[in-house]
Amino acid sequence: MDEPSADAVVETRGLTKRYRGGQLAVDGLDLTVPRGSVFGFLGPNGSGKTTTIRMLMGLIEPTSGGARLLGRPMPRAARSVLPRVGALIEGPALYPYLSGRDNLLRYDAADPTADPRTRAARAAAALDRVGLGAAAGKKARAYSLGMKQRLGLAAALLQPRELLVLDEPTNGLDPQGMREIRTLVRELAREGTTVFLSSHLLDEIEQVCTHAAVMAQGRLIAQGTVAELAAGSRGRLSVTTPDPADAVRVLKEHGVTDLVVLEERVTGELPSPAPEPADLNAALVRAGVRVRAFGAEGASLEDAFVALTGEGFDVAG
Ligand SMILES: Nc1ncnc2c1ncn2[C@@H]1O[C@H](COP(=O)(O)OP(=O)(O)OP(=O)(O)O)[C@@H](O)[C@H]1O
Repeated sequence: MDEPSADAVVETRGLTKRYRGGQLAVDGLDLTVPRGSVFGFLGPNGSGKTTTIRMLMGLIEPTSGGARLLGRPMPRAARSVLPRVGALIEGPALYPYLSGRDNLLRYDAADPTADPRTRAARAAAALDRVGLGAAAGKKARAYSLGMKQRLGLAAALLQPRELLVLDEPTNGLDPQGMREIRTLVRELAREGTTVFLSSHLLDEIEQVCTHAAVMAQGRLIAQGTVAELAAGSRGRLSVTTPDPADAVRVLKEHGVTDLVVLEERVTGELPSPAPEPADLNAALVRAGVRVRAFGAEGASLEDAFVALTGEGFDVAG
């Protein structure tokens, strides 16, 4: 690998995984996750997200290429790096007959660096953190899916972490559970933890992430700040007017393309960079176009994704 970037918490170069059956799950991935970001790893089911995360965490070996976690090569540096990384991958492994608290105490006891004298306090603080304080004495098998997921998060949060890796953390959760996880992720980010989370839900990434990477069929299609990614696609404009022919002429002069007239409604694609909507509206009025309604919609991550992959996205889950 080239020299690692100082500010990258996760960095991969040409990271590739071909499973024994021949399936190319991850194909030449160059990923850079900046320190302090909430990084969304976005892609439809089967696009290679879990395989990538398993390589990052040193759980499986890449076929070729490499990955650095906190600046150190994986899986070689796993022993020194992993204690600084919390992870929740493919649902937490829990003892169903133990209470949530006892599950956490077991996790903590498995960590040779954890001081046994402060174990109970650590477990209690982690349970509070994820909102399971009141349910701490309940057996894990009686937990809902969302509670189990939060218990897994609590286990990842027993120690302060520089990086948190969450694989589809809101999978199977109800809207309330999703909101709670999002709030927690934002809080952790505010405290300085870099959060890397995979999701197939665009709106989730848009709500919580500062940066994102888009995967499709094992390949990285785009990465950058969420704002940059959304700006890569163009917004749409809609004008309602009894003078559609004049409106089309004026809008064309201002770089609007893909103009469609449907009776009194004119729609089109804004140029990039987009002009100030108020200026466009003023230009229409100046040209004598009677504007009844005017709307400009900014580009969203969903537009960008559709533009990038040419396919729709499972937005609702
Ligand atoms: N152990 C394995 N052996 C063979 N093929 C696998 C294995 N694990 C995953 N794959 C295949 O590799 C591809 C990528 O799978 P992966 O689980 O990494 O995708 P994903 O984006 O995480 O999807 P999901 O959200 O469904 O987990 C898929 O085609 C999958 O069928």
